[in-house]
Amino acid sequence: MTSPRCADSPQAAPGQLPTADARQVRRAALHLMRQDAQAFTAMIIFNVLAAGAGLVGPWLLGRIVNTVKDGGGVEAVDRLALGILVGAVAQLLLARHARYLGHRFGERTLARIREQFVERALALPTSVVERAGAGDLTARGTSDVAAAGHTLRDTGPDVFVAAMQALFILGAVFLLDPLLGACGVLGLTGIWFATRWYLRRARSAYLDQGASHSALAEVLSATASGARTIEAFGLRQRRIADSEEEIQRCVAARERTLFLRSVLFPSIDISYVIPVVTVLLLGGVMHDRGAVSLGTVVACALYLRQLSQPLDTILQRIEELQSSGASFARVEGLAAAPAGTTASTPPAASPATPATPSFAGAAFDDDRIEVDGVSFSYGDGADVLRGVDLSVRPGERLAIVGPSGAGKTTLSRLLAGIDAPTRGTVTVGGTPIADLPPSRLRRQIVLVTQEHHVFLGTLRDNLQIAAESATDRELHDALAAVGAEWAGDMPDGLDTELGAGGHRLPGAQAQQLALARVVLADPHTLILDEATALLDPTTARHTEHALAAVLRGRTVIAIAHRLQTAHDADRVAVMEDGQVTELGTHHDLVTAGGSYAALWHSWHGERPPTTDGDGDGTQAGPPCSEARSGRSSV
Ligand SMILES: Nc1ncnc2c1ncn2[C@@H]1O[C@H](COP(=O)(O)OP(=O)(O)OP(=O)(O)O)[C@@H](O)[C@H]1O
Repeated sequence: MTSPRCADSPQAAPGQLPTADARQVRRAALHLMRQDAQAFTAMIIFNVLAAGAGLVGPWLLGRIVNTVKDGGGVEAVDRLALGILVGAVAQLLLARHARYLGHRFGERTLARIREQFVERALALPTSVVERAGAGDLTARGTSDVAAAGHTLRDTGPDVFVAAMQALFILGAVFLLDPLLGACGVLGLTGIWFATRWYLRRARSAYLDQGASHSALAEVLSATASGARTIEAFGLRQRRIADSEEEIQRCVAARERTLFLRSVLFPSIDISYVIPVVTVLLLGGVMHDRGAVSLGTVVACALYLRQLSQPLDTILQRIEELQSSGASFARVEGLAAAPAGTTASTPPAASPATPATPSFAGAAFDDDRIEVDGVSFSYGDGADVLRGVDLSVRPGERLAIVGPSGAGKTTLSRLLAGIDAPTRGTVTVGGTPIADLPPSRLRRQIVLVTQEHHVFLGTLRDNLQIAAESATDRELHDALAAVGAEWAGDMPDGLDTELGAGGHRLPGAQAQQLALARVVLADPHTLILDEATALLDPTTARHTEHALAAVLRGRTVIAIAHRLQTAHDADRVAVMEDGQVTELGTHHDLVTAGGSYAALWHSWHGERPPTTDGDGDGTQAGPPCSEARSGRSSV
C-alpha cells in the first residue's frame, strides 16, 4: 500500500522514500541561502574582490613586457613588479577570508539540514519507515547528509570562488583585446561539449549509485540484525546471494559513474591547451601586423593559462557537486514523504492531549473509534482483513482474541494508524486515523508491543522522551504506575545512565520503562499487543494491575493472549480469518456457545455446557491463574 502523497512524490518507487526533483533541490538550496543571507552576501563580496585582485598580476606582467620592449627603465619594471606582489598578497588575504566566510556559512547550513532531517525523519509514519527500510533512512541521514555538508562547507565555496575567477579572467581578456578574447572563448568550446555530455548523464548515474548504496546497507543491516534467525533457518547461502546481488548492483552503478569521469577529464585536459595555443598563434600574426602589442598577447595568453586553474577546480568539483546534488535530493526527498506534519508542528488542540501527563483518564466522547467495512492486504497479497466493522467506545476495555494469523496484529496496526485500510475507514472522533498528523496521532493512540528501546542517556532522558516537561515527581509516579519499583534502587536515581556503558536494564525492566513512557505520553487510547509478554507471570500480573489503575477512563484495546485479559475486559471481539466473528461481553459470548465459549471451556478443561445456563468458567471452573493460562493458544 502506498499512501496518496507518497505516490505523488517525485521519483518515489512504491514503498521507497521519495527523492526531490531538480526544481525542488534548487528551491531548497535557495531557501537555505536566504536563511543565512548576510553570511552568503559577505562571502560573495569577498570572493568578487579576491577574483578582481587575481587579475592584477597578468595585466601588470603584460605592461612589464611592453615597458621592457619600449626600453623603459628598471625602476618602472620594479614598480610594476611590486604591484604584482601587492595584488597577489591582496588576493591571498581576500580569498582566505572569503573561504572562512564560506566555511562558516557551510557549517551553519549543514546544521540546519541535519536538524531538518531529524525533524522530518521523526515525523514519518511508522509504516513508511517500515516499507522503505531502515537502511535507506540511515544512508540518507549519514552518508547523504555528510556529502551535502561537504559540498556546502568545501565544494560549494570552492566552485563559487573558481567561477568568479573564471568570469573575471574572461572579462579581462575581452577588455585587453576582443578578438583574442573571442578566440580564447571559442577554444574553450570543447570543455562545454564534454561537460554537457557528462552532466546529462551524471545525475541519474549518481542517483542510481546512491540508491544501490542504500539497498546494500539495507541487506547488510538486515542480515546482521537477523543473524540468529538466519542461522536457525539455514538461510546463510540465501543471504549471501542477496548481498552479492546488491554488491554487483553497487559495482555496476559505480562503474558507470567512473566511465563518465574517465571521458570527462581527458577531454578537459586537451581543451585547456587549445585556447592558449590559438591566442599565441593569432596574437603572433596580429603583433607582426602591428594590430596588438606584445604585452597584450602575453597578458592574454597568461590569463587563458591562468583560466585552467579555476576551470580545473570547477570541473573536478562538478563531479562532487553532481554526487552531492543527488545526495541532497535524497535528503530533501523526505520533505515529500507522506508525513502528516513535522515534529515542530504544534499538535492541534485536543482535550485528550494535555501538555503534561495527568494520569487522570482522558477518553472523551469525541474519541470514539469506528472501524467501518475495513479490508486490508499487505502489498499485492490477499486480504488479511475482510470487511471488519467495530465500534470502540471511549473508556472501554476491548479484548481481541483469535487464532494465530487471524489478523489481530494487523487490525491493531490499523487502529494505531500505522497502516491505512485498503478499503473502508478507521476513524477516531470522525477523523480517519490515517489522515492524522503523526505528532497528533501519537498523543491520541499508542500501540504498545513487546518491542521497546532503551535509549542511551539517563533514566530521566528515557522517560522525558514521552513528556519533555514532566517533573521528577511525575516521572516517579509513571514508574510507580507500571510497578517499576527497581527504579528506586538505581545508583543515581533518575540520573542513572542507561544502555551500553551504563546500567543495562533486563528485558522486563526495559518493558516497564517503555510502559512508563506510555503513561507519560498520556494518550486517550492504548492498544496493547503482547505488551507484557516478556514479563514473568508474577511481574506481568503486577504490571497489568498497576496499568489497570492508570488506564482507568482511557480506551484500551488489548490483543489478548491470556484469556484472563479477555475475561477482565468490558467486551471481547473474536477474530477468525480476517473477520470479527463474535463481539460481546465475556459472559454473553460464553453463554452464546460459539468459538469463544469453546475456547474458554477448553482452557478450563471443561466440556461445553449443553444447556443455556451460565457457562462462565469463573463460577464453575477453577480460579484463573496466569501460571495455568500461560499464553493462550487462541
Ligand atoms: N508484514 C506482513 N506482510 C505480509 N503478510 C503479513 C505481514 N504481517 C502479517 N501478515 C499476514 O497477515 C495475516 C494476519 O497476520 P496477523 O499478524 O495480523 O495475525 P495475528 O492474529 O496477530 O497472529 P498472531 O497471533 O500469530 O500474531 C497472516 O496471514 C500473516 O501471515
